[in-house]
Amino acid sequence: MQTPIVVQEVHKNFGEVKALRDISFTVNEGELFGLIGPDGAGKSTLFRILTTLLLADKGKATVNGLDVVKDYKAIRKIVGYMPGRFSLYQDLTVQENLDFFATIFNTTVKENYGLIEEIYVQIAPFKDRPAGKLSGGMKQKLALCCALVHKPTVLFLDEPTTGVDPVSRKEFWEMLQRLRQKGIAILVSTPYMDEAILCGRVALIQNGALLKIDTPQQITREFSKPLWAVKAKQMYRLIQDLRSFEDTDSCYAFGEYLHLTLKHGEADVDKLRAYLQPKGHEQFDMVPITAGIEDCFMELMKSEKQQ
Ligand SMILES: Nc1ncnc2c1ncn2[C@@H]1O[C@H](COP(=O)(O)OP(=O)(O)OP(=O)(O)O)[C@@H](O)[C@H]1O
Repeated sequence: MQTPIVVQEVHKNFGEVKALRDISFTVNEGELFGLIGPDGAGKSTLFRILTTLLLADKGKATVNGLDVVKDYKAIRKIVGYMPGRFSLYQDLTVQENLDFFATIFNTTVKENYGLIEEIYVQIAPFKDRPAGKLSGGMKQKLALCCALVHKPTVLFLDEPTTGVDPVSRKEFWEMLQRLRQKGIAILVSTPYMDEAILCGRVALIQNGALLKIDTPQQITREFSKPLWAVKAKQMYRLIQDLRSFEDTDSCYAFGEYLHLTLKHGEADVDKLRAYLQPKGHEQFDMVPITAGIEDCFMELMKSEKQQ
């Protein structure tokens, strides 16, 4: 069995923009691999290269052992691709979209029903509705169905949950876990860091470069600094004060708290309290916490920027 996805030293420039710089990684059979990064990081460019829609400037990539340049026709038959936008025909009904995607792959919905059944039953009540009139979550399920209708062995999902409600996002990730268990290799991109922990391994991408590839558990284990969650009644004033403190290393807003690291860790806590005391913050609270994946990514991005 060939490794489903192999990417070796891939580079891509658009004029002055270095969209991808020296990208290398592999995705194994039955692996759910996440590509996590902000807008403009290079995620879609990489998807377009791997799905044979765009040529890299340098480097090599294979899908199931097939070369993305030489074997593009064969690759297109074995992969499922859900691009971030425009993957559905908005004027066609749900059923017509499915039949269309099945027909271009010379198959039928019935022939591969086993793979899509779980998703199909959820969209079946709307089968006569134009795709353009579906909710975001339903559109996403239909797009996944369309990407699976020819029974691909490798699935490329480019930001499938962007703009989708939290319940549909959760259901979608549960579906991906079940597809993975069926042996399908899945490369999925997302700008949402909370989705990173749902992947077997993740690659963090920023400005066209990979900052880290590992399991989410290992990434969080490697966070070495003491971290605190801090809050007060006036959060905006608090963040300004904390960022102005000379020994603050990082201070980011995370939900209802600020996450704080200090240059000398625990040794700076008394100095920080003395600095904040005259500022009179009401309902001040500061508790040590364990880093989550988002903290690790913020830290990696910060180190990359400083280099
Ligand atoms: N066809 C193109 N021509 C010129 N620049 C491009 C082109 N496609 C992408 N870029 C640039 O390459 C960089 C990477 O873009 P890409 O779309 O791959 O990022 P992304 O991580 O998918 O983010 P987004 O979610 O915003 O699409 C960006 O700076 C983008 O502006």
